Amino acid sequence: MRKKVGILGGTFDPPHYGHLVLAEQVLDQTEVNEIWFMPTNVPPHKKNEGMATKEQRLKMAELAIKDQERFFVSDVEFERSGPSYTINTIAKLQRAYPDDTFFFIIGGDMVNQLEDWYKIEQLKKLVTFIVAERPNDPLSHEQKMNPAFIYVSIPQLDLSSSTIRERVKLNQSIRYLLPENVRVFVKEHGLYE
Ligand SMILES: Nc1ncnc2c1ncn2[C@@H]1O[C@H](COP(=O)(O)OP(=O)(O)OP(=O)(O)O)[C@@H](O)[C@H]1O
Ligand SMILES: O=C(O)c1ccc[n+]([C@@H]2O[C@H](COP(=O)([O-])O)[C@@H](O)[C@H]2O)c1
Repeated sequence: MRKKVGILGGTFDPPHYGHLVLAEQVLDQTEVNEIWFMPTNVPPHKKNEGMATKEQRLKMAELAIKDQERFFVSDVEFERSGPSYTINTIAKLQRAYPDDTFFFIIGGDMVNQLEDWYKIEQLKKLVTFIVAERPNDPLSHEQKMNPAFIYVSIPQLDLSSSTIRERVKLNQSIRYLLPENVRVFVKEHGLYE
């Protein structure tokens, strides 16, 4: 069967309900029939201090998705060292799965940085971006209506991995901000303390 796959690339340090709600709404509102959560090896535009290991981020992504049969985790970016540029990942996936169509899902913060991505004009020709707002990163009317994007309207959850890491560091509760099995993993491995 030809699949329509939405790729949700991220650092997932840790994954939280903002990621899961975004992925679920893409399934609900678009023609995409599977979501692949794709942890970055080295995030291109982030400082990597205080990060969980890539194996821990992969494991947490696997734990987070386990109740939705149309969610999968891909470790394809782990096979390449250096920054995980999306254009290389998409080109690789298209070679490996020539019958499938790929979409790349991004939240508002990424939409507003998109013009700085590596080889962005070439990437826009390879893949359609599915875009959504985040509470601190709303999209303009022009961005929502842009025919080059597919816009999905999602419940706005003011949640981020960095605020979760910060809460752990301050010894504040993170329960109900992320799946319980991920919370337990964070605690058992002493992450972000
Ligand atoms: N609450 C949210 N609502 C909508 N999209 C989100 C939300 N959180 C993350 N995303 C999107 O998910 C993708 C992966 O995000 P990422 O793993 O970097 O999480 P993050 O919460 O932004 O992390 P950090 O706080 O460390 O920057 C990005 O495209 C991001 O815009
Ligand atoms: O290719 C790029 O230049 C590029 C720049 C910034 C981010 N990305 C991708 O966007 C996704 C979300 O990034 P991040 O930093 O929020 O984890 C992740 O898959 C990154 O590899 C890609």
